Amino acid sequence: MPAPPPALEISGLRFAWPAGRRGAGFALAVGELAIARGERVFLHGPSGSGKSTLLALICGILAPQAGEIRLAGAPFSALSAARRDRMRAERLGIVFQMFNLLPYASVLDNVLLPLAFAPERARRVGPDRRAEARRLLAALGLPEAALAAASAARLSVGQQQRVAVARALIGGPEIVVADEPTSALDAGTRAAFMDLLFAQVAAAGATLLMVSHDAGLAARFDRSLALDRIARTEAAA
Ligand SMILES: Nc1ncnc2c1ncn2[C@@H]1O[C@H](COP(=O)(O)OP(=O)(O)OP(=O)(O)O)[C@@H](O)[C@H]1O
Repeated sequence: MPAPPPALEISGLRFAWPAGRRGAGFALAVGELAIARGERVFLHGPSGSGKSTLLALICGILAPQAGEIRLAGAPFSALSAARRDRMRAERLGIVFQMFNLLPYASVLDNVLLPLAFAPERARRVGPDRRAEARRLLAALGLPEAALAAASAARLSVGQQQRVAVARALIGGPEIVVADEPTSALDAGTRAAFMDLLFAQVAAAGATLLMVSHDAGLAARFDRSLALDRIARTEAAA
């Protein structure tokens, strides 16, 4: 039997932000990059080097101007925006830098949100979605009392981080992409949070791609990628 395709493949990728309000323009090019199924990859680089831009391309939030991104061998970046949205919802769990929780929705509704857009993930969870959301939140160390908060906006930053990770993991997406998920945690909490994140990613059999400025975390990953080693970037387009 042929080996299964990598979780993520990039080839000949090019993207440029035009010059404008955000600066003089910025171009990013990635020749070849493959991330294996179940691999845990740490992506790092200085501020402004293009990490968030690359993650947005990998998540299909931005479309490349040239080249291709495939998820488990399937074309992704070449799809229409609507089909990319559907594939992202099914296959990717995303933890954004600012968490992007719905501030007025309850904790459980925030965790359950991706299932509304991802029928296969919803099917994997089964009929008792709220029980699965509670199980994940408990596994990620969210105190039971926090579930009673009227809205996600009432939670501490560390608690919001846990809700964001539970939302990314629910229904077992194939790839979890996390942009600086530990930036708001102190050193002690950070180590415990990473233990929980790794345990839950492993339990889901997911691939993890995480961006962080904290070089001390790199040793915990299977592979560490410096953005300037995998990509060519230019300040001006
Ligand atoms: N919406 C945008 N419009 C125009 N330029 C942008 C936009 N977003 C990012 N850029 C530019 O792209 C470059 C890379 O930014 P990006 O946010 O990807 O870097 P980063 O490595 O994630 O930085 P940080 O570590 O500070 O989050 C910067 O020069 C930035 O100004």
